[in-house]
Amino acid sequence: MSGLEVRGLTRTHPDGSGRRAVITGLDLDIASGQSTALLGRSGCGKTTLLRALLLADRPGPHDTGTISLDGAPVRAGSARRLRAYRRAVQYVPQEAAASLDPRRTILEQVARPLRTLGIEGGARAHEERAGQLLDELDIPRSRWSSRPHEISGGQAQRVAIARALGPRPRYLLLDEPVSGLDPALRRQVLALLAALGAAADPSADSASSAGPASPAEPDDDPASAERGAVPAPAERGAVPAPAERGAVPAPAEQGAVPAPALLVVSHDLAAVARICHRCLVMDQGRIVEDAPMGRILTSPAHPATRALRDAVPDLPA
Ligand SMILES: Nc1ncnc2c1ncn2[C@@H]1O[C@H](COP(=O)(O)OP(=O)(O)OP(=O)(O)O)[C@@H](O)[C@H]1O
Repeated sequence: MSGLEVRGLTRTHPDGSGRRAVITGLDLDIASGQSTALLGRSGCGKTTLLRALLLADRPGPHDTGTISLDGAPVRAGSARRLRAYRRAVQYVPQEAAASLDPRRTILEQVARPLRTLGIEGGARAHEERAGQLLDELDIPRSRWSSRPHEISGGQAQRVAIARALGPRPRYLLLDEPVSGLDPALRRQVLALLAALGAAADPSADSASSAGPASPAEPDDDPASAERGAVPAPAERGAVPAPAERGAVPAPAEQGAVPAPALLVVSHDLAAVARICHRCLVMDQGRIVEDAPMGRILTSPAHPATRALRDAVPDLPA
């Protein structure tokens, strides 16, 4: 089976003198090219699931389950296999700015992981690619030699996205990509992710153009509209347009920004409705609903989904 596959995942965390199950027997399939939202209220286990998908934590004695990529189980054991997995599955953490290395320049933040992940090409090729990505994500060249504390929060978010896109991953996992951003930056990052999602998922209409989420993203702030008007990569040809993707350009022939499948963790249905075509809802460590975004917006089935939907008052019935 191709794609990312989770079977029987159980994860526990320390709780008092024992351990508490936070994820219990979870199954999940994410095909290449699918943009998927993972929603759920605080504490339901979303970050724990993302960390499991990233092999970020050593499983505890009671933790079970397998994660496979294209049918091959992945384990943290071998450094070579782990690197190969990390090239395929990349991550943008919730505190993107804090995840940047304070000692390194913006260009190095993006170029260096290409070396550590064993991406082909030397330092010069890696810097070229990093520069291409920073250009695509609208980081001014005058900032490339800056340190993270010298750029804005929105720029840091885009640098973290550039860093994750560097190895041309097949999957991009994002943890709350717009929480804490001001409305203008939120629009900008959402436009970028919507373009990536549309490029990765050419069979589906752009969720951002579907309309339902628009009322929750008011365009009433001229400054916001102006800053949000940073052209998304798809509009500039960096991400292959959906129709062009049928021609299956080899990754090296694509623009600087490839089109990975997105898995976007959020509390915020209005935000992910603009980006994702499939929606998973988690509650108490389980996936309680898995449906197309349109159905989640119009006829949520599970009480946890209804609560998330009702929290966005301006969505049309
Ligand atoms: N390292 C840890 N040690 C102990 N308990 C933890 C740890 N990490 C998370 N938990 C607990 O596990 C549960 C799930 O946490 P998790 O961060 O996965 O939830 P979440 O859905 O991502 O929440 P949020 O939306 O608030 O980020 C919570 O009850 C949390 O307190």
